[in-house]
Amino acid sequence: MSTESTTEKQPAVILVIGMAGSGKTTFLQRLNAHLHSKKQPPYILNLDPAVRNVPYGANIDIRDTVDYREVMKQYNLGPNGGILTSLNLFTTKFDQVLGLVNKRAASVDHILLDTPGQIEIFTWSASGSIITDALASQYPTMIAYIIDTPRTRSPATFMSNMLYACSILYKTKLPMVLVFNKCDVEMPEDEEGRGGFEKVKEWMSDWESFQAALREDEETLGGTGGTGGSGYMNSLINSMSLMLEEFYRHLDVVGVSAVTGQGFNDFLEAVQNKVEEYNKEYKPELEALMKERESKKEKSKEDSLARLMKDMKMDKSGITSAPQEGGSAETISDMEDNDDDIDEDDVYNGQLGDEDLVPDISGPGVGMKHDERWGQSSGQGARGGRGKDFSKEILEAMQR
Ligand SMILES: Nc1nc2c(ncn2[C@@H]2O[C@H](COP(=O)(O)OP(=O)(O)OP(=O)(O)O)[C@@H](O)[C@H]2O)c(=O)[nH]1
Repeated sequence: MSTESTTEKQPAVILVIGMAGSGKTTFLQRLNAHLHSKKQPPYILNLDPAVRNVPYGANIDIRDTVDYREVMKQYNLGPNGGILTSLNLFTTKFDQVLGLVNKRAASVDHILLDTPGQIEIFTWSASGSIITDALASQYPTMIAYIIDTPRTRSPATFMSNMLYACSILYKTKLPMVLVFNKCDVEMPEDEEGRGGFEKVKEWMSDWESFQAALREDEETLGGTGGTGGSGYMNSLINSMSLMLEEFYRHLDVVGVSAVTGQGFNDFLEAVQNKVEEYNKEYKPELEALMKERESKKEKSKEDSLARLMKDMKMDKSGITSAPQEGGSAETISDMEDNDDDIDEDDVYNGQLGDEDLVPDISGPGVGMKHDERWGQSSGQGARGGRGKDFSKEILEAMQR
């Protein structure tokens, strides 16, 4: 996978992730409208196969490719299994999706992705990682983690949400913006007049304030969040809040309302910060990793060649000292010239004889639809060009 984009312009890729009902779809709809008003229309991908109504007009919609209900029926799955399998099937064709994105990348500033409502289906699945890595290896990519602010006003819920965000950061290692949504909702204020977003923001910067909220919660509600938590629970939350101090340092935090549109300029500023962070921190790491992988690949190629030479008792000049019985020995230069024999990428991807490995996803409930929004096929299909084929990784993940 190349770390360089096929285009010169580098749009920011924003993966919108959040708990069910946190307002991801509404946030995307508002962001889309906000960017349109700035004459910077984004490119949008919907990866939620179960969403009924997409209010923002996605350029690429998973529902055009996979019918999630049909997948559930045919594979005898429940709703979550159906969504996961649909995402897996879609990911087998993600090289084509990338081809389409690459074509449009030069003309947009933002590429937005809406993810399934069940957060773990994207964040803990093989397909989620493949999609994230594929995008992050080409474009400045970040996570916009959407939080339902009114529901995080209890210290325990706040802490759970932060731990989840932390686990996503740890897993993807991508820059992250914490988006406290629904700031239009009236929330109880403290003596200094701080309501929802201001209060939780304070908890992130002032450990003592969080401690005070915890104490108050215990006194008034008899436990964490009124859920009957014990002293042990609070002491655990205490320790975790200290640990999270380091996590908060790496984040940009904004308060928005997807309904009223407040805070969206702040969000775009945070996106700009994260693009810089990507270029400064993530990209060099990725390039170093790619370099290491390349040199390992090179080394293993040399080792194989050396073994082959040894087996055939050949020297570097390509002179065979002991031709094999019953066959004409191929010289090294013959082998090097013959690119068709073994494709380097195929060896790397373990795809020799990939005829059997590329699944036909045109099965029940599945079909790649190239409508006017998708445009023409990129010609970089799973079997077409030199694009990365994700089928094998997905097949393995599905078998597990
Ligand atoms: N007051 C208020 N309500 C909001 C806001 N954003 C979203 N909502 C409401 O929250 C509910 C859930 O919003 P969605 O956008 O469907 O949330 P989602 O995260 O996409 O939902 P799933 O994909 O089903 O998990 C809807 O009733 C929205 O109207 C906001 O900023 N303020």
